[in-house]
Amino acid sequence: MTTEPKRKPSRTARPASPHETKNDTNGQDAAPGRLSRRRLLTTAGTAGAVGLAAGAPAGALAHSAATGDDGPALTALGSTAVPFHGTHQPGITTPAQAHAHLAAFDLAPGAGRREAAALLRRWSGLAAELMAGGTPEADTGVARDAGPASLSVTIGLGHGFFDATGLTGARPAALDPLPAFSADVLDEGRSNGHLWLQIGADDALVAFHALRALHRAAGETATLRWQMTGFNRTPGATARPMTTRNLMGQVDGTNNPAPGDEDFERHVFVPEGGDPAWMAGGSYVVFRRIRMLLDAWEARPLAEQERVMGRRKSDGAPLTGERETDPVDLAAVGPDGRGVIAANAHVRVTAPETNGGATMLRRSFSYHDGFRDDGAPDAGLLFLCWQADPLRAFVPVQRKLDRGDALSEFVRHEASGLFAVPGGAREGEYVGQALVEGY
Ligand SMILES: C=CC1=C(C)c2cc3[nH]c(cc4nc(cc5[nH]c(cc1n2)c(C)c5CCC(=O)O)C(CCC(=O)O)=C4C)c(C)c3C=C
Ligand SMILES: [Fe+2]
Repeated sequence: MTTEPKRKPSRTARPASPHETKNDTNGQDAAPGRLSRRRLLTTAGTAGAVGLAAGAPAGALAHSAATGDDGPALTALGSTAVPFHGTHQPGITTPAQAHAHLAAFDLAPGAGRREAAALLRRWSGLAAELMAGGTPEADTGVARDAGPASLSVTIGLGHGFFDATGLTGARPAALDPLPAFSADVLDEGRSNGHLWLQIGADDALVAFHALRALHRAAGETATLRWQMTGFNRTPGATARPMTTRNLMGQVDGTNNPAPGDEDFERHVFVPEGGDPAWMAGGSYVVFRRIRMLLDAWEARPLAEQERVMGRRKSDGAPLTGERETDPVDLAAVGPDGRGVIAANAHVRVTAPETNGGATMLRRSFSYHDGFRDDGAPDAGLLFLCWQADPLRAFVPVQRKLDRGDALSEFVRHEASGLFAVPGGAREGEYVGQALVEGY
């Protein structure tokens, strides 16, 4: 492996520029002197959200974001940094980036609580450094010249982590294995795991660089169990910030709860004083690798595709409304006396109103892993949803989808995972410290 000395300053932590924007504060106030701005919970990127929306060409932003002292300024896209430290971990309310890696690890035989604690400390330190645009020791140089590009690293703990570290008594009931669903065709080798990483960045090299550095830092303590690569729309690809589309062509993410909504924190995060105490500020993520049967889907007429979802494909508007953000009217009846939104339409089956208020924050990535032996694309959704309690959110909704969702005919759930994502680390601390040192 090629290594090179620590280098400055293009990927070295640097003072904030007044032009620099942060798109997510993880529950902390933005640093003084920085522009605090909450980007939409879509893949609308920095250039799209600021430069284009303000009528300025993206290039103008590139020059205004002066940061380095040894070369041309970084663009706003490259210079955007997400804070690692905060009440919550990054990568939950952070707008979904254009590139992502998900990776699960198992603790090596003989690695226990002490080794796990050291690994969580190493990963946290590395994540904080990389997210600030710094360059770790013995760096590979892959992200050289790039800024942090909204890099976020999120660390989760799976069911097996607790037995392996002798912390079985601290395992939350919410981490009990998900029930089996009748349509599941799960590959255990690509499911679950003791430890989980979600890495997102608006630059593919920055994302890979972080994955490689974190993998190397696992050392002898943990071995890679599975890894998947995902993507979303690139910031600035659309004329204005828009909700992203999935590989079926649907506008996906419209009816997500948003930070600032009345019950957002309650639905997504474990409260201070919640159970267990070490999960305060944390969340539970459900991961499903869902392959899309694109040949079958694309062969269906537009009207049928829209019936399956209950929304228009062109702009994501509900079949009962005009605009994407119009509320879905589940009671509306058409001239034929039937519900305008079909009984098995995906938006009806999943709506909080039809699930006793069950609410989750969806933050997924598309994937494409080449083509299968039958010639069909191996492509779909790395579905990720965040909630304070999966037994009250993902599980009941997925049970209902499993019983009768018009979309089921076109998708296959092939891998699964459930991870406890502890609250964010404070400066000088590391993710999961309250568990591995405090319990
Ligand atoms: C168990 C939870 C869910 C799974 C699994 C799931 C899979 C899945 N969804 C889409 C595409 C869309 N989903 C949309 C809405 C939507 N989906 C869920 C939950 C799951 N989806 C919820 C809770 C909602 C919101 C319901 C509401 O409040 O209206 C939409 C509509 C636009 C939007 O609101 O995001 C799309 C499109 C795919 C393709 C898929 C599996 C591959
Ligand atoms: Fe959905």
